[in-house]
Amino acid sequence: TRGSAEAVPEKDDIQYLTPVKIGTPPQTLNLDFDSGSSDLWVFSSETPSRQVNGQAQYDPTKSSTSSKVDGQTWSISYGDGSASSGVVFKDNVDVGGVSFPAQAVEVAQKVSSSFSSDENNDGLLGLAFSKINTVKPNKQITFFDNIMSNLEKPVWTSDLKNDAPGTYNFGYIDEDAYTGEISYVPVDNSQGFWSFEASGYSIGNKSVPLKFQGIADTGTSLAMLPQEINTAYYSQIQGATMSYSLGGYVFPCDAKIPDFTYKVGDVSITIPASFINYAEADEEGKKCFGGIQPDTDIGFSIFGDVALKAAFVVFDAGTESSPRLGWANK
Ligand SMILES: N#Cc1c(N)n[nH]c1N1CCCC1
Repeated sequence: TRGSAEAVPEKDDIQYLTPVKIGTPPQTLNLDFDSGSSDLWVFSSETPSRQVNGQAQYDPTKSSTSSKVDGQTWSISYGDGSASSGVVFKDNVDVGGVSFPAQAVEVAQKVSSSFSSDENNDGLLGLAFSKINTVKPNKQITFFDNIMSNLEKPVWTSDLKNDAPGTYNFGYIDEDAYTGEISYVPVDNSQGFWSFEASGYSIGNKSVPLKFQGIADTGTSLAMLPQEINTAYYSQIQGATMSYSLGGYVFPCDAKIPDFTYKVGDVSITIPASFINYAEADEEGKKCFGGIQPDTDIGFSIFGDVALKAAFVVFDAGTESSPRLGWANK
């Protein structure tokens, strides 16, 4: 089988939401597909109403194919400080025409304020490795792992776009979605992430052969890269400063900013300057927040949406569990 679903950006491309059908009859929720985590969790009939602000809610009692997974709970917290927790059901989940009849659907009994205040986000669909699923006492399996054996190829691909709907495909590689060749690099999934080694970067006509480890993370908005890269990049922008009050590198919104190119495998991916002038950082609209920020004290870089939307990316579970990432221009 193969499936295809739209990835619709929220304001400033802070995240992308994809419609998912859960249960019978289908209840459609718009979920944040996150290759940086491994829980499929949803706003639900069990989420306290004071924590719900317009989100769609999955109600397992209205689905003839739902079943409670007794004795199981989950609790997740993300790098940005957000969190959620609850209990577990199984039900049919359909993404873009690919479905699995008994997918673990983690229903939220508690969500933190940043989830409550994002009315468009009805939950997450984790696409990292199942080993970091948070359900206790029995870890649950991700949607991708569950459908993998039925897919034409054990892959899913991301084709995110700047301020426009993109596409997540499952089970096939759309040859019309990229240009040139796909360059594959090995993935170290020991920490449960799609972790790979980048081999260099360039700013303007200066190319630097820096090798650094990063994860491909559709659930993170920005490109969180080594301090060396941030220093080199922002030194090229008049008036750029690291603002502790605004939480990162900012620069005058009318500044001329350079493109940024990262090298992975045999491919060089260029993030256009327009993607890096991320969003206004202050009320006066004078300071703008950079789409590249430091990865300090995370231990690896995070290639979030700012980096991924410049590329066509193949998340390939590979054969005999030797996963790899394919990168191509588009
Ligand atoms: N922080 C963070 C983060 C990440 N690295 N991947 N996904 C994340 N989130 C998903 C929903 C909120 C944050």
